[in-house]
Amino acid sequence: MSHSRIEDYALIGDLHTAALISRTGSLDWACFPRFDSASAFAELLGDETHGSWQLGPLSHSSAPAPATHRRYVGDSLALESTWVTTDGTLQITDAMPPAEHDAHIPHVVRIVKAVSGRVTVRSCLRPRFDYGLVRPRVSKEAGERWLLVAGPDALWLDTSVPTHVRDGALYSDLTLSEGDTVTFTLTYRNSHQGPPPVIAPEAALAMTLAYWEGWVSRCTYQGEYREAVIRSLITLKALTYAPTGGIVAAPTTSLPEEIGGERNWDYRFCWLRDAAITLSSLLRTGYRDEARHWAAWLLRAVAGDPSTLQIMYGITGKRRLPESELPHLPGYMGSRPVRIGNGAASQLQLDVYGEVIETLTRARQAGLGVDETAADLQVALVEWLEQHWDEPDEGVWEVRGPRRHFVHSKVMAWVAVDRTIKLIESGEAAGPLERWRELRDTIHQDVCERGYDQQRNTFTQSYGSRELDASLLLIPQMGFLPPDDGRVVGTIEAIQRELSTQDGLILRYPTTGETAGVDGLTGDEGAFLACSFWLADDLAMIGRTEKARQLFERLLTLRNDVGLLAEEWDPRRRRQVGNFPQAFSHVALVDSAVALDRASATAQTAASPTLTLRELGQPDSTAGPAAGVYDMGPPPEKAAAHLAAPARTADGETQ
Ligand SMILES: OC[C@H]1O[C@H](O[C@H]2O[C@H](CO)[C@@H](O)[C@H](O)[C@H]2O)[C@H](O)[C@@H](O)[C@@H]1O
Repeated sequence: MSHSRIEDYALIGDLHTAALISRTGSLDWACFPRFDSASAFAELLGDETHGSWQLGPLSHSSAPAPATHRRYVGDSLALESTWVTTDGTLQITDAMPPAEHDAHIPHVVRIVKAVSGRVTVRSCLRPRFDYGLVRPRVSKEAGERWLLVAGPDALWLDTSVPTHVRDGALYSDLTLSEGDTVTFTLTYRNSHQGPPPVIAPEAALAMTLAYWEGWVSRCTYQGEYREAVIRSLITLKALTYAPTGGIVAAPTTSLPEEIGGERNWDYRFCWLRDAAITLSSLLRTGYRDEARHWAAWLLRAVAGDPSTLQIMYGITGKRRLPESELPHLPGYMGSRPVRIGNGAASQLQLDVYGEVIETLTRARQAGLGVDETAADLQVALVEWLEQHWDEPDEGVWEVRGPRRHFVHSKVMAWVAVDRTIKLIESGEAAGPLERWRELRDTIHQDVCERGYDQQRNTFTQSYGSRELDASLLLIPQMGFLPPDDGRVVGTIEAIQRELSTQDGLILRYPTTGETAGVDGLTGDEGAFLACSFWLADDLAMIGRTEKARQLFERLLTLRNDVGLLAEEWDPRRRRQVGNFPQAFSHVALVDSAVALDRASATAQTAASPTLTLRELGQPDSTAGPAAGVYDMGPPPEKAAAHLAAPARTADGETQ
């Protein structure tokens, strides 16, 4: 069984679901009608018998040829793959027309064009419903539309190309001469619903391009890394389930964190953590509607008793996400098990309270009119946290080993209390101010005493442990301590020493190979890309801007040819690993780009003899959230790169 590399895939999507298309033109992953539905195409986690749609030049060898080059058309999510062959040049444009409403019908449009010469093309459409288990019945309806149906699912193929059925697949063979164009449109429909309306493929593509171009035009980011930032933002938007505003962590399940290993998880859900930081990024780059929509999703999802808050929900807010294994799927390059659902849903992860409250705070600062319900929720969450912050938990990495007192969880509990105190101080909420000020101090002191190793001058993964953890890089970004605090600099340096891969990327925490480590799992994993971006942010914050920039630019080179990142990078095999594309990685990219632009702008400002930061109306960088990489900055209408909070060097100098 041969598998495309993870980075050989490109994403198309319609804000309800998404598909992955390989360099050879094979659609190897798609779930209909929603991200969290069962797949109709799952070659990604098995072989062609689990569902694929191969479309490209008919290869002279047995394996389909990879495209010579690919790109997204402009600032859109329409993918253009080009094959330059000895017979001629072929171009395929793949798109899923987006829609934000509930009644959307998913379509995959594939437009095939001979740019030059005469090229023989083959389409082999072989869907298999229910994660590769169910072979549909294939028939021709009303003499012209192909119907593939089984159980609740139906796919309709519209094409003018002569097509025939063989072994439960639809084959279309054709030869195109220069200028010829043919189209294929695949439409999902519940099987009881009858035929979907026929759409015009060229018009659907034009509408797709217009939608994305319109969306991108709202972006306020104008910095040095615009191309990478825009692609990441489009990817983040594509991970949004538009009808509810829920955001999936990735559109895939079980792409392995270690090739051949067991670290394979289903990411097609809405983590409060991932969604919160995604919204911070979107808001920071001008996307206020998305933030408003997410806040509404959040308030619906967590409505009720704060003690029943989950760390993740389904895209509609559903709570029950039972984890199970799919033994019939061999897994990506044999990485078993393939899992659906996610057991982490019932974990205690104390950091989530801080992440949600931080994002609500940012939304308010951006003038989003986050209402009283959100303020009440925030207060209720802190009331709950007050009773539970000192319990051990599973932490940001969702370990499956025993609970611990993770330092990052406590730091984020401090963030939750700190931001809520500020909300009460501003008069926008009511709560026990004095008691919570004491609570804030108690948590701070607890972390500094029990989570800090004085001998090695570093914070540690959990109380009493000697291990390090890359989540500690968020300490200065969250304003828990200023960047120039010796303990912060010591922690950054210790993480660089102990958690760096040979090529300077960052592991989340040490793993222990064959024996189960802190996470309760065997095997190792790649460098965690988000953590590597966090290191770049910290380096910029402590004034090591050149090192920060080098690391950031190195990370940019790990993106695939169309700008996408999985969760991790395997430094030994030099390939992407983990679910793909992953929101966490793209959020971190956007945040680092913004942080680096600010660092440069601050350097310029510092060099200016005429304007002081105070005159520019900027807060002190040590004063908490405004210093952070999660800083939303001023509302977009006031945003200007030069109005940046100063990064401080280790010895307290602003640069
Ligand atoms: O590696 C163990 C855990 O991996 C997943 O969690 C990771 O992904 C989440 C979604 O992006 C992210 O919020 C979390 O911080 C990451 O550790 C998986 O979903 C867990 O079930 C698993 O224990």
